Amino acid sequence: MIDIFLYMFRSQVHMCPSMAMAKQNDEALETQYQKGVKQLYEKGIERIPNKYILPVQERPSSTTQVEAATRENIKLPIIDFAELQSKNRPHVLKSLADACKQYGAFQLVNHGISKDVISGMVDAAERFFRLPYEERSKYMSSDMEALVRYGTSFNQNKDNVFCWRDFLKLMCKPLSDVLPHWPSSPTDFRKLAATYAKETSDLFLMIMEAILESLLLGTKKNKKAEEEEDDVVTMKDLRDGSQLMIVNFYPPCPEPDLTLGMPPHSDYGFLTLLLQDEVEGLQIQYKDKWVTVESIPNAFVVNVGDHLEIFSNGKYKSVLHRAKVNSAKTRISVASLHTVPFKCMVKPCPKLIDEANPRRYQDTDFATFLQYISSREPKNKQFLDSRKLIHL
Ligand SMILES: O=C(O)CCC(=O)C(=O)O
Ligand SMILES: [Fe+2]
Repeated sequence: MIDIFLYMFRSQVHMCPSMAMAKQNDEALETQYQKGVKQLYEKGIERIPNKYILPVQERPSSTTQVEAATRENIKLPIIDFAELQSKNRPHVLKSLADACKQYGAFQLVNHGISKDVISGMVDAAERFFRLPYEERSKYMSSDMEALVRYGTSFNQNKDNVFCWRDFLKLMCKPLSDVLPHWPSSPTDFRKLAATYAKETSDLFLMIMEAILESLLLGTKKNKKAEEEEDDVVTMKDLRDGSQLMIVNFYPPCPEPDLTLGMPPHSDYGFLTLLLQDEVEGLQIQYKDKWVTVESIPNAFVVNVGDHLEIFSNGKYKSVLHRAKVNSAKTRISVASLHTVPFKCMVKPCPKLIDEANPRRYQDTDFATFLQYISSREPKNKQFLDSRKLIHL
């Protein structure tokens, strides 16, 4: 009897036309959002849906510090890579160390990657995002470890508020194994993106040599093998390491002050080589203020990631950064995240631990990071904070 009552009650609820319609509407909207922001933009919307509106205190416009920082004209240090290879190396290493300590980031110029390789990558990315949704969505996956993953927001299965970006993530190593999984359209995408991935990987290794040297670890060629053991992370680990390329696509947004292209976060790896097109949007946090990073043609913004902060035992700091959007122009960025092999443990370097500098972080592997970000919305530097042994 009770069962019959329950059944009738439920069917009534079910059949209430306004509720059923509201539910259908919600589902239709949710499906829309899952398709990404390019779709929304192309519909010609004039207001952004609630799904994308950040709480007031998290909106980019709420921080009056931005204006203050802009007025003070704070700029990221510029490192000239060619100078690093000259007799000026000791001097440039000092600037590199200062940049990693104070900002957790720097602009890298004269790095030797040709303009053609860079523009080839941006152009291929642009043409990929111009493909019909059906073609792009072939690469959609909720598997965080997928070799290729197309998607929207940060974590579209978990985010309460969505951010205004679509993305394509490509695992890059070993290149010959992953390449057949990369998008086959546009037809030259694989070739252009693979050249770019290979060249950024080589550049990453050269910057890391300098960074290890700047941390006073001495990576000179005549170094003894047993000394390398001591460094915990060796150049070999880095050479055999992992590389993830993220192509970010931020279409114009009708209400850019209410949302973000990417919320504040730090990158997980050792270093990120970030390429932004001529449209600015990247901001880093510097002394509690958001500072816009100038877009220098063909330069890389090199970000210190969490793994380097752990390895350096806190000497170098991973940089908190976010991406703003604008109402006028599409912006594309390509982030190349580099670290040791995913199975490898990242630990503070023993040479950087002593009485004055006790060990500050727990050993960390990539699986722990993935578990962490799959189970919650990543915010600020929360993951790294969860690995800290000493809170300063
Ligand atoms: O688009 C940008 O400038 C930032 C991208 C970024 O932070 C990332 O992909 O991790
Ligand atoms: Fe990032």
